[in-house]
Amino acid sequence: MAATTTTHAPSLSFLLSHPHSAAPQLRLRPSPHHRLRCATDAAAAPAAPAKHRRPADENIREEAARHRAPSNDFSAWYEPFPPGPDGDPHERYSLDEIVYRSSSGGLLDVRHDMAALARHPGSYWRDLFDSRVGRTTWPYGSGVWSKKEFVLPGIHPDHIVSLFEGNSNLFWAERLGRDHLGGMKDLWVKHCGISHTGSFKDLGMTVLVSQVNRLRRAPLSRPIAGVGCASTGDTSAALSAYCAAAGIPAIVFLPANRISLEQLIQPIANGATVLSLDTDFDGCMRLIREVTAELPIYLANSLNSLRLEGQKTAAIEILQQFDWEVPDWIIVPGGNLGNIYAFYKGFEMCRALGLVDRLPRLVCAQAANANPLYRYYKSGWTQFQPQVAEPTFASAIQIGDPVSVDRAVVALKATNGIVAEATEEELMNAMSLADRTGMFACPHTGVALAALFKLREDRTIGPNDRTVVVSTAHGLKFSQSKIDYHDKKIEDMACKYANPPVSVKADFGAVMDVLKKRLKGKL
Ligand SMILES: Cc1ncc(COP(=O)(O)O)c(C=O)c1O
Ligand SMILES: N[C@@H](CCOP(=O)(O)O)C(=O)O
Repeated sequence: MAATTTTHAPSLSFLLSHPHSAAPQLRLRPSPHHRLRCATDAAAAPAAPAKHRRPADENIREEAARHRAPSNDFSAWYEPFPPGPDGDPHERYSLDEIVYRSSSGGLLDVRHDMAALARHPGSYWRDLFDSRVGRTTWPYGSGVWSKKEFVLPGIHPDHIVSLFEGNSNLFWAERLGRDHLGGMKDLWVKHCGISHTGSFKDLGMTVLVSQVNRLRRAPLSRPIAGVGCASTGDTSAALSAYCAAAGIPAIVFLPANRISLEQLIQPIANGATVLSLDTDFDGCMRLIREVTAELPIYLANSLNSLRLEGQKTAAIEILQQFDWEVPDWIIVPGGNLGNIYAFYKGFEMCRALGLVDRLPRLVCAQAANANPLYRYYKSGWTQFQPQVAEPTFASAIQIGDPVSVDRAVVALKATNGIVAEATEEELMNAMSLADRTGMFACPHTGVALAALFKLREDRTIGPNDRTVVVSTAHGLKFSQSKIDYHDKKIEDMACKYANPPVSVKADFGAVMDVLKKRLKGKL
């Protein structure tokens, strides 16, 4: 007897509010270290009774202090960007100064004493960094601080504010590459968003907040009342979490109604002062710069070059995960454009110090609705025109006047780089297709993936090129865009990979009918 079935697709929003459909708990997983080589041979260790290696009343900071290595002679400082070949000896600032701009109003860059670092061969640095992976030894268990000598060599470990960030999954995108990108064998996704606050911003924020912690504490005792940023949702989340961990006030300026609910709740939960402003990100950025010039509030946006020192470790980590072999391509979604430069800095530092022998080619991917860099690139780098960025599902990169545009140009020119763009439909389809192969990508990662599809199609990227797509945030932060897509609720978008749930009567026959139809030819 044929059972009556209901096979229409109900709205996802309906299912979420239905009394019988329990809303799933959103939980971010801690980042696994699984592909990184670990110096310890834990797997081979015999099962032994748990034994503390430190006295029970000692924590890992105190333990590290007991074992403290003699201080090194490495150092870093601020210089105007772009630096001259040997730096400009006339303008140099200590990292303990509070300064964001050069005397001419330009950007600053953190510069390391490369001659001191070069006293060791590349193999020394590779072995040192490899030996620290996956440990809890303070502060080296962090993927950022495991490279401390390349980041902030002078900071005392007691001042470091770390949530054991970094060491993120380098995911082999086997099915996406093989089935959807013309048989790509060596396609990887660096999951920087599977992190403490769900985005790559943690990498830079641990560095910035640690330095603020140092400045506020004796003997420097700087009167910094708090740390502030403008944000499209991820910088604010990271700043709030690290400040909360350190007990430092955080102030965040957010463009009202332009960030996701999941992003908004993060600083609120972490106790930050949250100002929701009736403007876009660029407007928030202008305001925070004015406010930090007036009040003793330290600026946490990537205009502050300290952030990039942490973010660059993602590049070093990629090299490490490939056993110090350089990939051919790195694709990074770009908004305020600090991160593309941070990747370049990480790769270039490893090249200059002999850890590797070349640079990968960088691709910066922008949403077509917020594409000032793409337009600049298309003009042959002749004319940069800031714009009023249009709304995009990749809301964290809805930025029309990027602070680090000059840094991005340096990174792209030095790596024979490319700038690509993706329409809303392209980025949502790319994200959804990646999800179908086992990921749960965010729309910004969708922008980078859409760029990859285009570069494969025009054969710029070959099937055997080792390619890394940088995933910048956790997809769970942007679930509303996925709900709208799978609900087919997006105007003028076919949503070709939509997979709406099927509402079925709770009846064996009805369920069987649906399954037979769905699995036709496979049963
Ligand atoms: C999730 C996400 N992806 C990409 C970006 C772009 O990074 P950047 O501003 O450094 O270009 C941002 C922030 O701007 C972001 O929050
Ligand atoms: N996507 C960013 C925008 C601000 O970028 P920043 O790197 O300059 O802080 C955010 O999440 O706020």
